[in-house]
Amino acid sequence: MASIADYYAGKSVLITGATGFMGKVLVEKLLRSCPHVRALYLLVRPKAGQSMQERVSDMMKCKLFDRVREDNPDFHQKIVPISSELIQPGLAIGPEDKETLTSCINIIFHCAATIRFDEPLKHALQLNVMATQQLISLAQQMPHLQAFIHISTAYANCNRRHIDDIIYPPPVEPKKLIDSLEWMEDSIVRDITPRLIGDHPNTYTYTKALAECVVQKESSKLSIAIIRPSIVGASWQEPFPGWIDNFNGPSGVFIAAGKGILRTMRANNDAVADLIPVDVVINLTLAAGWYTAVHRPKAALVYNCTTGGINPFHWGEIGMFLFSFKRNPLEQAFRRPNANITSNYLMNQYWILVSHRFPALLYDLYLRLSGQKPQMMRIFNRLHKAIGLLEYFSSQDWEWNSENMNMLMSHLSPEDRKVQYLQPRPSTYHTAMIATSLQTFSSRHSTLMCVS
Ligand SMILES: CCCCCCCCCCCCCCCCCC(=O)SCCNC(=O)CCNC(=O)[C@H](O)C(C)(C)COP(=O)(O)OP(=O)(O)OC[C@H]1O[C@@H](n2cnc3c(N)ncnc32)[C@H](O)[C@@H]1OP(=O)(O)O
Ligand SMILES: NC(=O)C1=CN([C@@H]2O[C@H](COP(=O)(O)OP(=O)(O)OC[C@H]3O[C@@H](n4cnc5c(N)ncnc54)[C@H](OP(=O)(O)O)[C@@H]3O)[C@@H](O)[C@H]2O)C=CC1
Repeated sequence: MASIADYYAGKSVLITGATGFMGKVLVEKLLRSCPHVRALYLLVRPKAGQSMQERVSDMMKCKLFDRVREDNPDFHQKIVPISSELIQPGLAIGPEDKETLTSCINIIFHCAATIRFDEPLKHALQLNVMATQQLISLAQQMPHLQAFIHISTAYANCNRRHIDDIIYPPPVEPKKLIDSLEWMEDSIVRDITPRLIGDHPNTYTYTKALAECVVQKESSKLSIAIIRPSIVGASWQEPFPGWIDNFNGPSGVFIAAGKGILRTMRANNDAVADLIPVDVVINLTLAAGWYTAVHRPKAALVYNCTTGGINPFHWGEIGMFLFSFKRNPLEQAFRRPNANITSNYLMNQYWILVSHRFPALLYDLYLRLSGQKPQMMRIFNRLHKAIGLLEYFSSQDWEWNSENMNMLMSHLSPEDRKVQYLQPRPSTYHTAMIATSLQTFSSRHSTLMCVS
């Protein structure tokens, strides 16, 4: 059977969300580990005054692409940016571009999504559900398509404790919800959102669950796989250890702790901290693309891409790692770091008062007296809002079935297993992630969460 690199040779690949955290790593790994891939078509929108071409060429200049650049200085010739706004009708793809895509694409990786936990329901629905539906309609017009890979999240079914690698019935029929929200004013939708999402913690997990159902509906017509990563962190090994470019998930929390600002958080010390390195998620994604195209499973296969079942690591152990900041705080720290993790609500409230609010009040008083603008209370208010949204995930435990991931691993040749490694060792990974990534990343962004 063809190796993964052999399979991707000569193929045209369509990627959404390529400018995002995972999308960039996917583009890099495809170009590096599958050097004979024919072309990567990236659906990108113009943003912040930059055209989509400018955005893509800036992206390719970043350090993440250094190894690809070394191997093939002309790698950019394989990248074809296509202008697209996913929440517009027809994904706002021009007719010529549409013709090009429909005639040549062999594999689709759908990474784009809004991952904000506080996204208004209507927008989360438009991007995470309706855009997925539109992309599938486009995929159905592609005669040479061999695989459609949809990136979901391990928390799409976080209202269950045990999560199998199957697609669960949707909390509501997606089409019915879309139709009924269409005519409603935003303020009404906002008011009824908590009732609609029910036992989901936010609009993100809710709409990702709906998107899975939209994908499943088409699985008889297309060869589909769904990847469900847990909490995606910095790279473990490739293209170099510790690469990260955002404050999502635990990264922002760790940086705030390393700067001595965040000193207490509610988490269950014994619950699994299911962090998975971005390079491992991308390896699985590429391997799933290969397996789906070559084996053409009859139904959509779901890959729970988690570490807890194999290499459990707990929030309490993360707390131990954070203690290393005591000796080596991040640059421009507010105070000497000290992390307290507790599952007790009252205890946490006490530490928030003593360790967060009181020092912030004093510091703002000092700023006021010295003629400067107070800022610490504002920073803490934002931090508390963010922590409030994350605590749901750090206070509970989930168990994911990883049968399909194991099955996929057993199909990889020894050579592919080296290139597309799928299992991180937690101790080396967490050390790399917390130490390397946060030191380098936070020093590049030292303005926020520190007192200038
Ligand atoms: C004592 C310690 C103990 C710790 C141990 C315990 C740790 C527990 C951690 C639990 C994490 C669990 C995560 C679970 C994830 C589920 C996985 C997924 O499926 S899916 C995917 C997971 N999805 C997610 O993770 C999304 C979750 N995040 C959100 O939904 C939103 O960020 C928000 C609502 C939390 C805050 O919204 P808002 O207040 O509007 O703030 P914005 O975000 O808009 O940022 C504004 C600006 O600030 C910048 N910045 C931020 N932090 C820092 C920092 N620390 N420094 C410096 N800068 C920082 C930021 O870059 C931005 O800059 P710019 O771009 O403007 O230049
Ligand atoms: N990060 C994590 O911890 C986890 C992520 N996931 C899933 O992985 C996938 C990728 O996540 P991640 O890379 O972290 O997310 P990012 O927020 O970093 O990237 C999101 C991508 O989607 C694109 N996008 C958003 N809105 C639009 C739009 N209207 N039109 C065109 N493109 C758009 C963004 O483009 P632009 O640059 O233009 O904004 C960006 O490229 C998502 O499906 C997410 O649900 C799953 C589990 C965990």
